[in-house]
Amino acid sequence: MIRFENVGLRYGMGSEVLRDLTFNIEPQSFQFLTGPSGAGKTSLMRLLFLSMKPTRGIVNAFGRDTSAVSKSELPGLRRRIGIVFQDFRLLDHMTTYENVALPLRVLGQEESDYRSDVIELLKWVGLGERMHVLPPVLSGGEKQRAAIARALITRPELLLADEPTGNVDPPLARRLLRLFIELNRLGTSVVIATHDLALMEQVDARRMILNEGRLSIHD
Ligand SMILES: Nc1ncnc2c1ncn2[C@@H]1O[C@H](COP(=O)(O)OP(=O)(O)OP(=O)(O)O)[C@@H](O)[C@H]1O
Repeated sequence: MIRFENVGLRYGMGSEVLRDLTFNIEPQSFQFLTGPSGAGKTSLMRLLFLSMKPTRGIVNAFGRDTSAVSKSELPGLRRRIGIVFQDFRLLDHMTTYENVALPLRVLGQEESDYRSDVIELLKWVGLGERMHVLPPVLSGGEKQRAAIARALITRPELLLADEPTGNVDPPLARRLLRLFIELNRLGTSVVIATHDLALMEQVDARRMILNEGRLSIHD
């Protein structure tokens, strides 16, 4: 589904922050991306989300070499990927419901067509009672779940989550993990970037470990 071949990344004139990355993200797979602070996890997530291009090597997404994809085709590929950012990036002046519905509105869909899907998804992440409130009154864990719902509303084939349990207590972290596992069972590939060893120990999943920009994979 996503293939990296000898990918390297540098910012400006600096040294490479990612080096010689070669790996596949398979359909319906589940993996953790981990490594010490500064190892390059967020940079690798940006490359996976196709929001940056590598400085060398090939990133192939859904069968397309992304270096050959035109600017107008890129949004179509990125729509197949959902992302949950570390800082949520919810819009504070819109309700939880409106935040989650936003990607569909942007696609030009009518509210009458998506309303029940948004409500169902909000219930699935446990926010059925909170859909009409604004993000500033949500707890950290509720914001996290709203961000997850917004990433999922377009039914992406791949979900990327950057430190999804960074701001929540251990019971909620386990609940979020169950949500990701359930999503994966339903067919979505999942990549979770995390420092949280306790979280990773709960699942027998592939670990992609970054260290000083180099990747080792433990299946
Ligand atoms: N926009 C940028 N411009 C220049 N250097 C950057 C930029 N973003 C990241 N870097 C550098 O790239 C390296 C990897 O950073 P990155 O944020 O990818 O690591 P990380 O593993 O996600 O770290 P953390 O776990 O602390 O979030 C670091 O040396 C960082 O300073």
